[in-house]
Amino acid sequence: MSNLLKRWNELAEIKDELAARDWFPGTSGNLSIKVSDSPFSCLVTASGKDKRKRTDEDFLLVGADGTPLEETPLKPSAETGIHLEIYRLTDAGCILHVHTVDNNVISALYAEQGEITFRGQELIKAFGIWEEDGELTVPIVENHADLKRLAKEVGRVITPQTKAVLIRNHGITVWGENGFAAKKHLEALEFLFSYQLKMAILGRLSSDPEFMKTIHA
Ligand SMILES: CSC[C@@H](O)[C@@H](O)C(=O)COP(=O)(O)O
Ligand SMILES: [Zn+2]
Repeated sequence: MSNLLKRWNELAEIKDELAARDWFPGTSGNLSIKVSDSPFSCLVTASGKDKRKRTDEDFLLVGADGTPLEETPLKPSAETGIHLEIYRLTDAGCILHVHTVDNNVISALYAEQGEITFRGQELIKAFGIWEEDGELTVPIVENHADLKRLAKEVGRVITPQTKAVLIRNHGITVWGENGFAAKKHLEALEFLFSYQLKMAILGRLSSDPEFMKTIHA
């Protein structure tokens, strides 16, 4: 099987799994996987499609400037520029972008801080953080309508530790060295977001300042 076909199947399986979690509402979301390093190429989802459906036109191959490398009527994802910026700056082999209610609410709640940090949580081990006092920070950027500006802004907040960026009231873009790692990171973060929101709601309900201290990220 060619490398291209292997990568296509890998991304198609991840897309199916994220679809089963209902993480592609209203045609939102986009995914990509690197096919080659030099010259650079990646498969990226076609724009505007219902990502829950599996078709032969789900992905197209693009080069470093986002131009399709083969004759196709398909358009690459509108957010291809964000993926390309992440591939340029990191060792990512696969990038996943989803809109969920939890990641949107977290992005709104923590937008003023510009980031959310998790500590004392078992699941940060999914990011290779094993120290007892280790912490995981996810930066939050504004949702610029100008997608070139948005891609630059995402690039600006990436550090060597960054594996995900939240876009305010939009969604999250997560990556890993391959499809397995990218999906692991995304699932772990959505777990942490869900936990954080439930604790925040309980804290508000109990109106107990001591309780609130224990959940502060
Ligand atoms: C339909 S709302 C979502 C889009 O605006 C965009 O943010 C998105 O995630 C999907 O865009 P796409 O061009 O299909 O990759
Ligand atoms: Zn989006």
